[in-house]
Amino acid sequence: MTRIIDGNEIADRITADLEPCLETLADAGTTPGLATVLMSDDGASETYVSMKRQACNDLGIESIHHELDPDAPADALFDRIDELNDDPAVHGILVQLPLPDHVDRQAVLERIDPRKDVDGFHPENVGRLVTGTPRFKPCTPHGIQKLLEAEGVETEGADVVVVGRSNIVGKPMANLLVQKSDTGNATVTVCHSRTDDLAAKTRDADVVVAAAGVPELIDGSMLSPGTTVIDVGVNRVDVSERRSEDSQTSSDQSDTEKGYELVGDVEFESAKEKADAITPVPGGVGPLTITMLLYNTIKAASLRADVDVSLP
Ligand SMILES: NC(=O)C1=CN([C@@H]2O[C@H](COP(=O)(O)OP(=O)(O)OC[C@H]3O[C@@H](n4cnc5c(N)ncnc54)[C@H](OP(=O)(O)O)[C@@H]3O)[C@@H](O)[C@H]2O)C=CC1
Ligand SMILES: Nc1nc(=O)c2c([nH]1)NC[C@@H]1CN(c3ccc(C(=O)N[C@@H](CCC(=O)O)C(=O)O)cc3)C=[N+]21
Repeated sequence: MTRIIDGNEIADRITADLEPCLETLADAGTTPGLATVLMSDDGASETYVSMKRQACNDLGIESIHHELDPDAPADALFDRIDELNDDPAVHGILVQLPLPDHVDRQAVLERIDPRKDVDGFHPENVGRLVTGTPRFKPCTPHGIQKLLEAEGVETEGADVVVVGRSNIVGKPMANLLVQKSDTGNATVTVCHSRTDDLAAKTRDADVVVAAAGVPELIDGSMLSPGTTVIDVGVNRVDVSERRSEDSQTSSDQSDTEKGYELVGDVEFESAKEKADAITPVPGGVGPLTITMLLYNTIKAASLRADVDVSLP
C-alpha cells in the first residue's frame, strides 16, 4: 500500500515540540519576533505571508508585518531592512519572494543581518550550510529532512534525485542530503531544465524531490516501484483551463470559487501507483516549510539571548 504522507500531522507534531522552547525563552525574558516584508500584489504571496503570520500568532511568536508598494524604489526596501536589522524586537526577517523586477533580489538577501536571516538565504548562512556548520537551514529543505525522518525514510546510501537547482529549494536540498550526517549521507543527483533524459534519472532514484515549478512534470511512468516521492511544487492552475484539458479532474467547490486549483510538480494519481510513499499537494511539504520558519525564528532568538532551548 502506498503511504500518503500527512505533512500537516508531522508539522503539528514538530510545532508542539517547539512550545517548551518558547517557555524556556520566556523564562529568560525573550519573546521571539518575526518580521515579514511583502513587496508584491501577487495573491499567492499574500496568502503565504498571512499563513506565516497566523502560524506565529498561534505559537506565541510576535509577528511584525511590513508592506511596501511594488512600484516603490529598491532603496525603500533596503531602508526598511536596515531598520529591522537594528530593531531588538525583531529576531528573524523574511522578505517574501519573488520581488519586483527592478529590485535586485540577491542584494536584498545580502542586506539582511545573517543572524536574523531565518530563510537561510544569506551567503554567510549558505556557506555555513555547505561547510557542514549550519546556522539556519533553509525552511523547505529542512522541512523535507524532518518529513523523511518522521516517515523513517533512510537517506544514508540512498540515491536521491532533486529536480530543480534554485537557491531556495533545489541547491540547499542537495547540500543537506550530501552532508555527512544522520539525515544526509545520500548520493545526490541534481536535475534542471538542461538535464538530458530526466525520466532515466528519476527511474533510478530511491527518493525523488520534485521542485521545478512545472505542474505535473513527473508522472508514474518516470518512477520505479518503491520510490519515495516528495512533491515541493505548489502551482496555481486555472480551474477552467484544467477542466477543458482533462474532464476527469475532480475539483471541489472551493476550487471553483477561488478560480484555481493547487497542483504539484508530480502527477499524483499515476505516481501514487508506483510510489512507496508520496506527499500530496496541498498538505505535504508546505506545512513543514512554515513550521521550520518558526523553528528558525526560535533559534535566532535563542542564539541572541544565549539560551539553550533544546530545539527538536
Ligand atoms: N511547498 C513549499 O513550501 C514551497 C514550494 N515551492 C514551490 O516549488 C516549486 C519550485 O520552486 P523554486 O525552486 O523557487 O522555483 P525556480 O523557478 O526558482 O526553480 C525551478 C528549477 O526547476 C528547474 N526546471 C524547470 N523546468 C524544468 C524541467 N522541465 N525539467 C527539469 N527541471 C526543470 C529549473 O531549471 P533551470 O535552473 O535550468 O532554470 C530550476 O532550477 C514551485 O512550484 C514553488 O511554488 C517553493 C518554495 C517552498
Ligand atoms: N523569502 C521567502 N521564503 C519562503 O520560504 C518562500 C518565499 N519567500 N516565497 C514563496 C515560497 C513558497 N513558500 C511556501 C510556503 C508554504 C506553502 C504552504 O503551506 N502551502 C500549503 C497550501 C497553501 C495554499 O492553500 O495556497 C500546502 O502545501 O499545504 C507553500 C509555499 C514559501 N516560500
